[in-house]
Amino acid sequence: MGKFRGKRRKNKDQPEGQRSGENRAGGESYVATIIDHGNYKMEAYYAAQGLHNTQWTDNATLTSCSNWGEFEAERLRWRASATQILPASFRFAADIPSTLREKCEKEMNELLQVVGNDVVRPLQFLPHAYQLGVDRSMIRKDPNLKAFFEWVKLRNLAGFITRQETVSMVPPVVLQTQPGDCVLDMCAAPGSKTSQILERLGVEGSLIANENNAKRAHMLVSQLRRIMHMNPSVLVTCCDGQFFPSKILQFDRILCDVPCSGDGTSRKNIGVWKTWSQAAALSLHTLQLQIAWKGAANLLKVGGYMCYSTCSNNPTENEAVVAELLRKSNGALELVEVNLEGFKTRPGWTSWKVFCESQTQRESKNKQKKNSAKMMAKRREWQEKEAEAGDDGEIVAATASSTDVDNPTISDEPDVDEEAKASESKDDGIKERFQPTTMDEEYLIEMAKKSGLEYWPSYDGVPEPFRGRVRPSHFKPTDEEIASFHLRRCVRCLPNDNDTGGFFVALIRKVGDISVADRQQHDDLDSKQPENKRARLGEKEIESKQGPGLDDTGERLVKGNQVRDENGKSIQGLGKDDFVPVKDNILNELIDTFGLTESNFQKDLIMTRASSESKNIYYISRPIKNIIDKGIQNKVTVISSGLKAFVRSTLDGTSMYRVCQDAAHFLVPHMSKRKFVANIDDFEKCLTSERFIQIAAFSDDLQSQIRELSIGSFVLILDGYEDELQHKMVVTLWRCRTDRVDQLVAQVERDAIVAKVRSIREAL
Ligand SMILES: C[S@@+](CC[C@H](N)C(=O)[O-])C[C@H]1O[C@@H](n2cnc3c(N)ncnc32)[C@H](O)[C@@H]1O
Repeated sequence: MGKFRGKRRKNKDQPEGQRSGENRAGGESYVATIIDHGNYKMEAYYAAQGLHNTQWTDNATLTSCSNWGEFEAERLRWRASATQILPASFRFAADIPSTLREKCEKEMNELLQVVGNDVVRPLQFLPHAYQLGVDRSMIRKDPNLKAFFEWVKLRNLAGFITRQETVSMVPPVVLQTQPGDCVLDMCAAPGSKTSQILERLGVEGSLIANENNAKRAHMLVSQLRRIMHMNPSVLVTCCDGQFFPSKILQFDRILCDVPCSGDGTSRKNIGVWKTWSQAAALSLHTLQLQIAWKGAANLLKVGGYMCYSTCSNNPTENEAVVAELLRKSNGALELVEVNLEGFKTRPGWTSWKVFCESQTQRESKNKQKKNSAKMMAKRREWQEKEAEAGDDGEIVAATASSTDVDNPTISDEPDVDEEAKASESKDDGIKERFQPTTMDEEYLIEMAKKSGLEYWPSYDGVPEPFRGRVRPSHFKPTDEEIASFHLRRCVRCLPNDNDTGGFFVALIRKVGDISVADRQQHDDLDSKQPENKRARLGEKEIESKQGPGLDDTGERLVKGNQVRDENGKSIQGLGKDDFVPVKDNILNELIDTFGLTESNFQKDLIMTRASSESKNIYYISRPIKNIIDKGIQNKVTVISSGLKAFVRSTLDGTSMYRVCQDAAHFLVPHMSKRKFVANIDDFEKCLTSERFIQIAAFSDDLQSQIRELSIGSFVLILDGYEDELQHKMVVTLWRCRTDRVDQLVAQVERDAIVAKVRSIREAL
């Protein structure tokens, strides 16, 4: 990868190998200002926490830094890496045929040979995943990588590869979902980890992908569709993870990838260097703990695993949350060792320090008001310069690319409460760079204090005005707890260790039941809001903050009449639209039209939505149907499930159902009518960009079969469909009134099928 490194833009004031902001094409002033200035408070905070106290030796062993020189070199390595733009990475979908994948990998290696094969590094912890030595903008702009760029675009579109940040691939690997598992992804949008899990789950398993922001839940649905996993085993819900209903379902595996301050994303989201605040982390700790406790204590089966992860380096959001989970569980939860092959990770911390901004809420609000006009003007100026430089947002990562599954800038948008927002250090007032001169702990604490942070060694010393923001669970565990918690089993990923983003992951196993008393102690955490906060809220507000009331099983109702977006506006059509059985007359029409008469065709898996008047009909997998039957829809809002199977069509002036491409694979084995086998030439003819295809264009055999067909929907399957995974391709078509067919496959899916057909042709 060295070759490409050499091409990166150099910062004058840092030595070779430690250049911050290298390769940040465009947006120069914004990026350079931020990187050169850094964030005194954030850097002082992490130095005082001991983030730079260990280093890797030449033989890949982690040792303590024994002097200031080593400490400083480690700190600069971290700083240089955490400000450098992130290299691109991607993985092959786990559910594509291996012959196809091998062919694609060969293509990839050939295309990269022009620039030296060392530009691509396989990630050993996940087979068929790769990290490049270059970032996305460089792939796009370098003429030597033009062909590779086109290859990535096409393969991504076809669903063969998924662009995903390296560390984001870690939690699903750690979770080790088994086929057939019942899995919950508690905070799922935008869905990169959801899709990674889904690819391995198969149709025997079930996955509930939950997200509390309705808009983002919809984004999740489209991402799942985009990568075309076409798996009916997923149910997308929109609910606050803290209140996810636990009385109807228990899970084998839970992914708890919580909202966080996201300071580990500083390479993608450079704004972190400007807005970092400890108040945000302190506040998020409570939310993270509540979501994770709900998962581990109430939703996880005994013997099940929960993966807790954040893209933050902050112990407040990481080890402090994990430690509190273990503390409250009284031995029912334990940490499991995590091993990521070929990937450098550092152990979790057993000790950390609690800091908090010293400003009172009122002071910081006033300051924020004063600064906001100035800041807005500055930000606009930066943005204009970014636009002039022709940058597309990758640098500041302020905008989301609709085709990038992995988008932590949006995904990690923290749910920080007002108090924390007020304390955000939009401009923390310290203009100088953080440049420590010793690694002495007391000295580093003093530097952190100089940046506006207060420090308390224990909760006892926290003065009353701060007790709202600072809680006992923020503090490090006791010696006895350290011995029993094994917090070193948590995993920390630092940007300078594998040239990635910063990340934290912990695997928790539930080894026993958690007593009702222990469970309730935490379920009721809301009522333990600090007095000053409760006092500010009227009873009504407390009620609305705590969500709606309890249902007849004593569980909190999280299904509202309306789903609201983050601005509180209701989103039409959501919240009331349950999946319901299809009426008999419609079912009979479908069975009759498409010959769905096979004995193993399970009619009850065909469902519709209450509001759709059977216009759209879905195919739901058996495990998901079982979950629906248990009454999940009475408790949470279901955004989507299953695959669209039939749509009532008015083509050619008719009113009849047509088969949808999404669920075609699941219907084809049961169809005895309106289904034909096509050779590869005929099949490819259906994939042109033209909407209509003359029947005369097909081979004689197929022509006569189609001509005999009445107007309406039919499917073509590729010869070999039944026997070979690679040939498992189907297109949905419409026999028109005239002598032609109308192809009903959306462009993006058509492109994916074309790519697959071409790969078969090349192998012929
Ligand atoms: C770190 S991101 C998740 C990223 C996702 N796992 C992925 O890989 O694409 C956290 C997500 O949690 C959502 N969120 C915030 N508060 C939540 C809550 N109380 N319950 C459930 N989800 C929440 C955020 O909207 C955000 O989409």
